[in-house]
Amino acid sequence: MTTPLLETVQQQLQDEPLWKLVVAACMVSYGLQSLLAMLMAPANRPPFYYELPYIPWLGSLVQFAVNPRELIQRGMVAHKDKNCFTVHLFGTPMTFLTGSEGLAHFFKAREHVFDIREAYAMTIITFGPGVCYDCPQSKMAQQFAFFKDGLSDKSFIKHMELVQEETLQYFDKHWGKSGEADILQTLSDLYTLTSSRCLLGDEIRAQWNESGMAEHYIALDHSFVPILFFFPSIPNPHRSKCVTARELFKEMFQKVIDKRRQAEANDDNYQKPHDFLQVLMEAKYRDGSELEMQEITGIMIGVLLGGQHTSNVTGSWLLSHLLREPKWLQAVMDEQRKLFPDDGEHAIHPATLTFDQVNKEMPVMDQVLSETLRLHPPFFQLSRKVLEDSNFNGITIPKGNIVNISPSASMRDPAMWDDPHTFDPTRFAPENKDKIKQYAWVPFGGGMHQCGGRKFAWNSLKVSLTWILRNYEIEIIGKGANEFPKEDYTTMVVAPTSSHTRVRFKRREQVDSI
Ligand code: HEM
Repeated sequence: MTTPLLETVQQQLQDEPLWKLVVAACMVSYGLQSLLAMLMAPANRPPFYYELPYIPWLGSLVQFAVNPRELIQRGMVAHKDKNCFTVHLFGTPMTFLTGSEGLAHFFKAREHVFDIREAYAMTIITFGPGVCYDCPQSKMAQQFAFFKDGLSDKSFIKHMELVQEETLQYFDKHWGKSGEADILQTLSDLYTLTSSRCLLGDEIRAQWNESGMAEHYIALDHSFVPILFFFPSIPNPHRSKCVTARELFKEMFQKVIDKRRQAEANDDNYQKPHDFLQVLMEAKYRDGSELEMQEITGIMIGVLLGGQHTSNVTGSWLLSHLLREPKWLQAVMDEQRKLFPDDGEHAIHPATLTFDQVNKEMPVMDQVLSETLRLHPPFFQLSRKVLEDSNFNGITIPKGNIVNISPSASMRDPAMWDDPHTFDPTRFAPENKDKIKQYAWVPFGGGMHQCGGRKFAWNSLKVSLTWILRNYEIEIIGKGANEFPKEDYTTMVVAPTSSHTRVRFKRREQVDSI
């Protein structure tokens, strides 16, 4: 005897093509098996966190795609006694470590236990082979160490001048006296120019547009697609475009390097430029060998991409807060007024912030930037592949997992921050700084892979954003006028939703109007 419901199901099954039924059956059986394996896992495994709908194999993908920070936060609440839990995505167990202890375990782990290279294998498409995460561990460490030389204090003094010069030129050309613009787009364009000038050098910057590098840079940029994190080897239309782009970049760098070497050999008064290209040209590995051209090219691409988007979204979030918080905008402007006392002429305009001013005389801006990065770190998740079982508080994180921490979720953890969702830069005031717990503030990561460009980013952001605020009155318009931007998780760094970043601006005439 059949019921009407059974009949309907039978009819539908008969109507479906066979392949669909096979795929569905495989997914269901895989899902049930993995669910069973997780529920029956030994007690010392990380607890499994899932929400409904839980889709076989895809796991918590729906919730992750909507808002990964909130999913991780819910997992943190559910397993706060353990500071550790696993979610499943694309059949991959993703274990999250949380709380001060969890973050310490992540950042202090040795490379042969938590490996960064396998977790970020997708970068090979953009940077090319033999660069950064596609190197043996010791070579990768040496490549990252070159950043210390390239971004020294001596270089910053020069960088500061260049950032100010580029900012002035950009706004004169693109903003002028008054108009409307999108902050996200503006800062994206600006930081490509400042980074290319400071890091790639004057010669490359001068040819950036005409040489085709700007256009090919877009292809490199677009090759960072989140799905590649899980499947770095899937066929990808960006792959061949990246090869072409890297070839052009390599050719351009080679020409500049040849010219510099020639000038150095022939001209006794030749002054070496203070850019990152020069550092890589002269760099040597511990065995005395020089970097190959494809390595120089890949590292330069990495530094450009790494720095541009992170700075862009940070600047956009910072302005999104300041332009809505009159009290803090006023505090920042008061600080600027002290640095640029009104001499009756044109004190706001000149681009003359010194290295010491930027480093020592902008504490308010430091607090605002710290708080912006607490609420809006560009990377919501940092990951490593587990190469050996790792014990954390009586839990064994098994080999083969991807282990993660989430700066976005952790920096809003009520166990670490009071009233964590509120924008309050006084958390970073000198009298409160000692209250900040270990690993509570991690927008730049921590441990051996802490961001190599953090000082460059910090200084460039302070210089360029205060320049904009000194020189323009800005008001948010459009959708953003009534609503704070949401987090856009569709790109590799978390940007404010672009529908909320439109502004109207007017050039200030005098310092009084600040
Ligand atoms: C607001 C701006 C920035 C933020 C928030 C930021 C954040 C981060 C984070 C979280 C990491 C660690 C990744 C991990 O552990 O998995 C990192 C690594 C790195 N960043 Fe940044 N970054 C910024 C700007 C820059 C800039 C401007 C540069 C270059 C000039 C740069 C170069 C690097 C490099 C080379 C690494 C790899 C370090 C290593 O693995 O040893 N970053 N960054």
